[in-house]
Amino acid sequence: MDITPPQGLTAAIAGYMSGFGNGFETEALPGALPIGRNSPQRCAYGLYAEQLSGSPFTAPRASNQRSWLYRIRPTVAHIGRFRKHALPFWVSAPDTVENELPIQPLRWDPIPLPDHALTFLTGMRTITTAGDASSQTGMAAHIALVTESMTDETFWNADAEMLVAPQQGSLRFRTEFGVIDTAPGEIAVIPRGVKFRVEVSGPARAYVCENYGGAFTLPERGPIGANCMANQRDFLSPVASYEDVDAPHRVTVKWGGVFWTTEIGHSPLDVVAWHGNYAPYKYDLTRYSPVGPILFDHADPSIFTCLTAPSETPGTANIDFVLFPERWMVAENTFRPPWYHMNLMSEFMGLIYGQYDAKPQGFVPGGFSLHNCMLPHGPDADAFEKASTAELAPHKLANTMAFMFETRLPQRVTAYAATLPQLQKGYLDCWSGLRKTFDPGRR
Ligand SMILES: O=C(O)Cc1cc(O)ccc1O
Ligand SMILES: [Fe+2]
Repeated sequence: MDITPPQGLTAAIAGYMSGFGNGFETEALPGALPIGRNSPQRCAYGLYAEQLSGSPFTAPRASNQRSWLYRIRPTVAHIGRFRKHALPFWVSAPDTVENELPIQPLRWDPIPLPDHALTFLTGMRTITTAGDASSQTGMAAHIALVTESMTDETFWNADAEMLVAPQQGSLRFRTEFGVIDTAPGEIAVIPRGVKFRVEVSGPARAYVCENYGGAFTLPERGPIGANCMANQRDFLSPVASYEDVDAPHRVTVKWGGVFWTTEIGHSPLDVVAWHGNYAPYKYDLTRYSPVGPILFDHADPSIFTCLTAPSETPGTANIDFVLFPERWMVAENTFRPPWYHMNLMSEFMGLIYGQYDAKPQGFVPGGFSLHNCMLPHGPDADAFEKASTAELAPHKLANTMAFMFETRLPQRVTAYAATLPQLQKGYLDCWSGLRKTFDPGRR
């Protein structure tokens, strides 16, 4: 990917700072950050100071999020007269369009990347929604089909934080805070309200989770201790880099499920320096250090929580982002794949690469499945047969990365997803080979 900045842009685009939720400080010009204060009477270089708050001012210290941005123009100068803008395939909760899909476990093949031009905005395809964007609860799961870069255009999402997991092709996020490059196996998280544009150097497909609630954070580790799972130092936030570009530019905002667009005369990605703990970040999913059963049984998948977005109820996440990375299976006298189950939480699953042990066939990279609130699921007949008869030597599930967006709220399937030709009509059949093996005469 070419990283030469166009004329008029700064060269400082390569760097990241490590840590999760740190109070970061970064400046693209020396002395652009005021020292020891946020709001000097006059900022260096004629910049404007602006605070971006991701939490209420009064949130407890541990969840209080804000950053100070030192920019060429304040955001009030980056807006004009907004007009409504149609992006009909990007749906928000509550989704009021009825569809007749029966309740049952659902699975889809990958949606092919089209030949025609789609940007990160026009290519967003909503699969499920849950909760209500306006009451800041719930989420949406999307597939982004991207064949073209956003050019001379910027977007911000007032409804949600966005977690983006490229599955095919790379995505570059040019944000107010700096540049984030992501490839399959990595994620980017763009906080609510942060302006950005997505660029591609070839066709790309990504899983996207919109989090309408409080921000993703790291789960508690409890008795696991201070290390393993997702480690703080592996999260990377970008160093400041800015565009000083006075040219026609489109700004689109998603607000209350509605898109609004305006034209302005300059790029809003004009932040020369920033400090604070509210910033986009990336994470390489292969850095996740899984912890699991080392003698017997199959632990609950919560041991694989990479990030969690808590709700007001303790232990009841608005969203858990759960990984199934490569790992050794060593448990003795154990049915090693996931057990059969029904669950309060609703599970949207995707596969970035490799094979998932409960569904060796039919669940393919780029595909996705939905096991909704209190609907039964578990290993397919084939996986059951193999796992119940396999010799239990240590075995590595290698080169695989599945994940789950798991929410406390039931997920509604959009009309678009319900009518996709990729919806597998025969998904339920994957369990039809489970024979009755009960025999009261045999133990
Ligand atoms: O349904 C799934 O495949 C996800 C899952 C995995 C697991 O190891 C235990 C429970 C669970 O929901
Ligand atoms: Fe499950």
